[in-house]
Parts: sequence; structure tokens; C-alpha cells
Amino acid sequence: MSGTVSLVGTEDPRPWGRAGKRVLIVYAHQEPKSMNGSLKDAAVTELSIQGCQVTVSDLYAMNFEPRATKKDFAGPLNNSDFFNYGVEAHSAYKKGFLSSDVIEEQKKVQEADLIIFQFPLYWFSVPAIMKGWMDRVLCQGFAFDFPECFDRGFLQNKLALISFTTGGDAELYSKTGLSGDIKYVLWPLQHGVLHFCGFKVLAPQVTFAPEYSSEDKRKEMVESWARRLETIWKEKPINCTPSWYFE
Ligand SMILES: Cc1cc2nc3c(=O)[nH]c(=O)nc-3n(C[C@H](O)[C@H](O)[C@H](O)COP(=O)(O)OP(=O)(O)OC[C@H]3O[C@@H](n4cnc5c(N)ncnc54)[C@H](O)[C@@H]3O)c2cc1C
Ligand SMILES: [Zn+2]
Repeated sequence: MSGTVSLVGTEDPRPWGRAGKRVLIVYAHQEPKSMNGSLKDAAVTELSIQGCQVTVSDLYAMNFEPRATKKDFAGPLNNSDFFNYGVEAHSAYKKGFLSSDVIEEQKKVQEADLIIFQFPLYWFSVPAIMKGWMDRVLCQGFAFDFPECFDRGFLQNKLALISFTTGGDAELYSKTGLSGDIKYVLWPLQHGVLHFCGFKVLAPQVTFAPEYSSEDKRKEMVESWARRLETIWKEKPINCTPSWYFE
């Protein structure tokens, strides 16, 4: 061992990184060789180099169940005459009888300092499988309660970042473009879901129109995401209020 300098457990391999930080990547793409697959892989590589512990929930590969149904409850329902998913989920969470796949995802969320959502934009939103992850995993009692929502949400000590690709280009998603500012699309996801659960939201990573870009440009898109992640732990969350989106 003499003469060997060990960094393990003492110093970040990169001074700007954060060894020991835990990151969960919730990833929705069917094709590993896709742009989304490359962006996910770039994040795993960069964050691992920093010494972060990275977990990936690869939703299609897991065959993740997106439907919010009675099957989510392993014990008796509160009201078997009239089914209310939200009420039953809240109660099952408290009693510890949510289905095991949901409990597993909740554990990953609980352990994470940062959650990255990586997906292609589907109808101005997340793909159904990721929406199902949100519907089932971020249940009342776990992610929020009343009045413990928004800044008081239970996940308030965590960061969240939405990283996605689009079909349309930046021009289409400008304020004067046909689709309007891309920020309008982010309001329901960043504010309605993430901020509601307490997350501090980092600026989104938008990769516009990879299918209509050159190979070189696409490589640059992946590299710029990896470069951003080098200093991700220094970033300040956005001010997630209506003015960030609509002014
Ligand atoms: C149901 C549905 C709804 C949709 N709704 C919308 C919508 O509302 N708004 C909108 O804008 N779009 C929408 N789209 C389009 C969709 O968002 C895009 O098709 C998607 O974001 C493209 O990303 P991808 O990862 O699938 O691209 P891919 O087709 O996988 O990637 C593009 C190219 O990049 C290449 N590539 C992969 N990795 C690398 C790398 N490391 N370096 C260089 N090249 C690489 C791939 O080989 C491929 O040729 C929708 C699509 C569907 C199916
Ligand atoms: Zn907000």
C-alpha cells in the first residue's frame, strides 16, 4: 500500500463533484440506443465518476405497472362499496400494505438526494409509463399530505430535474412559436407534481429535436448534458412560482 494515495471515502474524485450523493434516474424509453438511452447513460457515467451512487429505474425494462388499481393494495380496503384510489393509497401507505413494486420505488426516492426524470416528450407530457410511476409512487402520506404540500411537501430535502427530448425544435417551443414557450409544458410536471411533493426543482434539460439534428449536433447534445452534470451540485433550484413559467 505504501505510496498509494487513496481517495475512497475521503475526497471527491473531482473537487466539484459530490462523492456519496445518491441519485435516482427514472427513465422511460423502449430503446437503449435511443437519444434518451444515451442521455441516461451519460448521466450514469458522469455521476458515477463523481462518486455518486446512481440507481436507475428503467421503467419499460421493469415492465412497470402504470395503472392505479385495487391491485396496489395487499390488505383489505377501507371502503369496499365505493373505490377511491387516493384514499385507499393513503391508508395502505400508512398501514404498510402497498404493493411491493410501489414500496420499492418509494425506498429509492427516500434514499435519493436528486431524482432525474429522463424521457421523450409525449403529448406535452411524460410517457404513460412514467405518469403511472408518478400516480402510484408519489402517494399521499409518502410524498405529501394536507397541508404538507408545495414548500412543506415531504420530499422537500430533495432535488428533482426533468431531462427530456422533443420532436419539435426550439423555435416551435418559443413564446411566439406554434407550441408556445416550453416552460408552459413544464408547469404541470415541475409545479403540479414535483414542487407539490416538496422537491426543489433544478432547471430542466431540454434536448430539442434530436431526430432532426445531425450526428455531430446530437453528440454535442449528449456532451453538454454530461458537462452540466459536472457542476450540478452547485446549481440553485429555480424559483418555481407562476412567474417563472408565464412571465
Ligand atoms: C406518442 C408520442 C407523442 C409525442 N408527443 C410529442 C409532443 O407533444 N411534442 C413533441 O415535441 N414531440 C412529441 N413526440 C416526439 C418525441 O418527443 C420524439 O420522437 C422524441 O423526443 C425523440 O427522442 P428519442 O430518444 O426517441 O430519439 P431517437 O430517435 O432515439 O434518437 C434520434 C437519433 O439520435 C441517435 N443517437 C442516439 N444516441 C446518440 C448519441 N450518443 N450520439 C449521436 N446520436 C445518437 C439515434 O440513433 C437516432 O438516430 C411524441 C412522440 C410519440 C411517440
Ligand atoms: Zn412550483
